[in-house]
Order: sequence, then structure tokens, then C-alpha cells
Amino acid sequence: MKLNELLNNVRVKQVTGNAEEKEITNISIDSRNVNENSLFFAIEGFKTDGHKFIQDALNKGVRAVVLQNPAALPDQIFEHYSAVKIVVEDSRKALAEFSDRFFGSPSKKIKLVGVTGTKGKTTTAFFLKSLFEYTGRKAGLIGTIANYIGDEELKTMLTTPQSHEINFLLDRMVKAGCRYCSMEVSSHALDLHRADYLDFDYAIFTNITSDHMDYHLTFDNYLKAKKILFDMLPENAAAVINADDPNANELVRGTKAKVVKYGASEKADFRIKEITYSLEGTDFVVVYKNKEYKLHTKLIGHFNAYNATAAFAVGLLESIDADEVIRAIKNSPQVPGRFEVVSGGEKKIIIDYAHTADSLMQALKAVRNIVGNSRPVYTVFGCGGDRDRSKRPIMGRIASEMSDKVFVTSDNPRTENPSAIIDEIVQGIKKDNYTVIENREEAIKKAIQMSEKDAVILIAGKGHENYQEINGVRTHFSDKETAVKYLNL
Ligand SMILES: CC(=O)N[C@H]1[C@@H](OP(=O)(O)OP(=O)(O)OC[C@H]2O[C@@H](n3ccc(=O)[nH]c3=O)[C@H](O)[C@@H]2O)O[C@H](CO)[C@@H](O)[C@@H]1O[C@H](C)C(=O)N[C@@H](C)C(=O)N[C@H](CCC(=O)O)C(=O)O
Ligand SMILES: Nc1ncnc2c1ncn2[C@@H]1O[C@H](COP(=O)(O)OP(=O)(O)OP(=O)(O)O)[C@@H](O)[C@H]1O
Ligand SMILES: N[C@H](CCC[C@H](N)C(=O)O)C(=O)O
Ligand SMILES: [Mg+2]
Repeated sequence: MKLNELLNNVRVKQVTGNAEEKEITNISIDSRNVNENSLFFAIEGFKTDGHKFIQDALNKGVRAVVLQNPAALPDQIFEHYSAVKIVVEDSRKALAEFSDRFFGSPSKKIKLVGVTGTKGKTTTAFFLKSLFEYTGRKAGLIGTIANYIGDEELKTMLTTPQSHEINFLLDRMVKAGCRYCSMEVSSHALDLHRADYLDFDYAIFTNITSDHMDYHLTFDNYLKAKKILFDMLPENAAAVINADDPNANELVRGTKAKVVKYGASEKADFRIKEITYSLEGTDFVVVYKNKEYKLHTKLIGHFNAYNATAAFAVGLLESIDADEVIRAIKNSPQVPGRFEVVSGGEKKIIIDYAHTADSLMQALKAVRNIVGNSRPVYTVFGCGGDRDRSKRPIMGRIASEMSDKVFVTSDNPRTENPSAIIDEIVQGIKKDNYTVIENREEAIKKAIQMSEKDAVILIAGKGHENYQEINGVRTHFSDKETAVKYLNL
């Protein structure tokens, strides 16, 4: 696309240089990853400032730069490189707007279902993708585990990518014939304008409990970030919200979209009742418009009835035949690392991505509900470094109170000292039922080897992750592979 054509369709404060003949074939926010046809966006980040790398980008051939701080580099340097300098109010917002125009507003060409909430985003997005595909609608997915264009899997580093990557993915989906996309929308993404300008058809709210306080600082800010998704919905969209969550009404206050509620509450349009679950899956009933629907999913736990119902609601609102939707949910596969059972005969290992206080409690409640109090329950977990510290002692207390024995270990210490993280976890533990083993493989091995043959071992925090990140270096590590290895020894 010619740069001037793009500039005619976006808001800018000032353009210097000749945009007429410049051909743009890609958008980049990283000077390490540009070529002569890139449009480079200088973003003020948390670690560094992209404005410092404009010169770098120009040296690599970039001839058009979007920036918010016009004094970052003298005009003579732009002139020297015959580069176009585009000044905007806010580079992140501009990135979203330019990306939408550059890719031809792909979110308008696909049915886009956003899923936000502290927990359940990945699971609900997977339910939706398999529901669409099972009923003959090719679909994509953007989320924590990976991004998918139909069956093609693309690696990801973030739950919700940057706005140019989202638009790139949606464009690829449209071109590949996808009619639907389910997308996890994190609070970071909403706050950092990654989802601006997207045309959502549905926005699902799963729940909100404390997390990411390192970033948002207060619960109120966290809630406000989630609310952005519902504030941006157009009139013809639907907000599908968990009516049982005390903050649900606040999120949809003022939304233009139609509000549809699910949950056990009497007020729910899709009312969930009679939830039962075992290691074989979850059964429940949904009442909608005075009709009762019996549902089953392979996914285990009370909360998965909620995740499945959110998807069920979207299916019915899309006018897909209810029986087909029910079959699709029944057929929906295990989501990697989400209450995933690895069986060693009677001994059961459950790999779960619970890495917040609430989700650890939910996961342990589910374990206790299934196996009762007679079988020993072990929990192996740690807390991530460079992340919310307030959850560490709380998770320690929950693990210790709800398990027979706890192994406190490492979970991506990142740039923090692993033993300092563990100390903060241990501060919350009041019972003498824990052991510290910093090395995660050793902790899992020990839990498996010392546990009784009818024990249930919950390995929490990493789920699908296939790495352990220490000091910025990721080395291959998988809870599931490790569990299988020691179960089979
Ligand atoms: C807080 C946050 O969202 N940070 C993300 C952000 O980094 P940043 O804005 O701080 O960027 P920075 O490193 O300061 O650099 C500033 C700019 O200079 C550029 N640069 C830098 C170096 C260079 O040589 N050249 C160059 O151009 C960078 O590309 C960037 O544009 O942009 C980076 C590039 O896309 C992301 O990798 C990074 O995610 C970090 C790793 C991260 O941990 N993000 C987490 C907190 C996150 O976003 N999580 C949410 C939610 C997860 C959940 O729900 O549990 C998610 O959606 O994933
Ligand atoms: N609806 C829910 N309510 C509470 N807990 C849930 C719910 N769904 C899943 N969980 C728990 O949270 C864990 C993570 O689930 P999931 O990956 O679906 O959430 P997420 O919102 O995508 O999380 P993240 O932000 O970390 O990517 C699960 O392994 C399970 O323990
Ligand atoms: N998307 C989340 C995942 C956390 C998973 C846990 N294993 C950890 O490292 O804390 C984050 O980056 O904060
Ligand atoms: Mg997720």
C-alpha cells in the first residue's frame, strides 16, 4: 500500500517528507525486525523507549516512522534519509488505527468473539473454536497457548498480541476462509490499546478476581481495563456476561450492546443448574427460554460448566441448532494443561494452569470434590517472577490448607531470585505440611515418588507451558512430560 493512501485514512498531527511514492508492505514496532518497506512505530515501553531506536530503523532502510515525541530525533536526520516523519498523539493508539486500515479492517470481515476475564479465557476460546468448526464454520483463535488460522498453529508470546499482529492474524484468517475468530482479550491488551478499533460481534466476560496488581495497581483499575471491551461494543453486538460475578453489571454499564447473562443466578438468560463432575468430565443443565438443555463436556470442574455455557450461549445467539451446539461441546477436546489428567493407574496427576489465588482454590476444590477427603492430595506449585507479588503468600496458604502435602517450587522466576519468591510463598503457610524444592523437576519427581498409590497430585501454574524461564533464558520444561517420565519409572 502507498503510504499517502494510508495517511489519508488515519488521524495524524503532522507529516513531514514525501509520502507519495513510499510503498509500505509491513508494520513493525521493533527496529530489530524491519526492512526498507516497513512502517516503523516508535513506542514508549516499560523497559525502554522505541524512540531511541528510530535511527537504528533508518539505518536498516526504513523510510517512514510514526512517533509521538517529535523531538526524539532532529529533522535533519529524517531529511538525510529522505524519510517521512509522522507525528501522532499516541503511538499505541495510532498503531491500532493504522493497522486496522493497513489490513483493510479484517475484524469487520469475520465474526469476532472477544473473551475477557481473570480466568477461563483460553478454555472458553477453545470451546468456541471447536463449536464453530464442528458445525462447519472455519475458525481462527488468538490466545495464550497459540494462535490458529484454521488448523495452522502459529507460536505466540502474549495472550493478546500487539494490534498490528492481531490485524495481521485476522487478515490471514479472512484470506484462509475463516468466518469466525475467538480471541482472548487480556486486561493488559485493553489498557495498552492493542484491541482498539476491532469490531467485536460478541464480548464474553468470564469473571474477575485479583491478579496483575503489579501492572494495574488497584482492583478498580483492573476492572476499568476490562470494561473497555464492553464500552467499545457496537449496538449490534452482544455482551455475554457471567451474572454470578459481583462485578458483571459494572462492566456492562453504559454498553451499547445487547446484554445476555449466563450463570446460576435467577437473572441469567442462560441459567446453569445441576452441575456434577468427575474425572470423566462435567454434566450440567442449561435453561434458556424455558427449555432445558442437558450438556456434557470432557473438561473437568464446576468452572468448566460456566466456560462451556458461555460458548453455548454464543452458539444459540448465532442461531446454530441447539442439538448441534450440544454435540459440539461434548466433542470439544481437552485444552492442553487445563485440569488435564495424567493417569498412572490409581495415582492421578492433574496438570493445571492455575497461577492465581482464585484459580488455585478452584482447582483444589474440584480435586477435593472428585476424590473426597479419604485420598491424599499433593500440590506442587510456585509463583512467577516479575509478576504480581501479592498473590504469593495467599497461594501458599490456599495450597497448604487445601492439600495434605505441598511442594513449593519454581515457576518462571524470570529475573528474580527463585528462593526469594519461594520465601514469600512460604510466609503465607501456617501448617507444617510443606517442603521446599527449588528445582521443579525434582519437586515433581519427589511428589510422585513419595506419594501413596491412590494419591492425587495437582501440578499447578504452568499448564501447557513448555519452558522454565530463568534470568531471561527459557529452557525446555513441561510439567506433563516430567509427570509422565516419573510416573513410568
Ligand atoms: C507490559 C507489556 O505488555 N509489555 C510488552 C511490550 O513491551 P514494552 O511496551 O514494555 O516494550 P519495551 O521492551 O519497553 O520496548 C519499547 C519499544 O522499543 C522497541 N525496541 C526495543 C529494542 C530494540 O532494539 N528496538 C526496538 O525497536 C520495542 O519493540 C518496543 O516497541 O511489548 C513487547 C513486544 O510485543 C512485549 O513482549 C511485552 O510483553 C512482556 C514480555 C509481558 O510480559 N507482557 C505481559 C505482562 C502481558 O502483556 N500479558 C498479557 C496478559 C497475560 C494474562 O492474562 O495472564 C498478555 O496479553 O499477554
Ligand atoms: N471460569 C473459570 N473460573 C475460575 N477458574 C477457572 C475458570 N476456567 C478455568 N479456570 C482455572 O484457571 C486456569 C486457567 O484457565 P484458562 O487458561 O482458561 O484461563 P485464562 O483466563 O486464559 O488464563 P490466562 O490469563 O492465564 O491465560 C484453569 O487451569 C483452571 O484452573
Ligand atoms: N500470561 C501470564 C502467565 C503466567 C503463568 C505462570 N506460569 C507464570 O509464569 O507466572 C503471565 O505472563 O503473567
Ligand atoms: Mg489464557
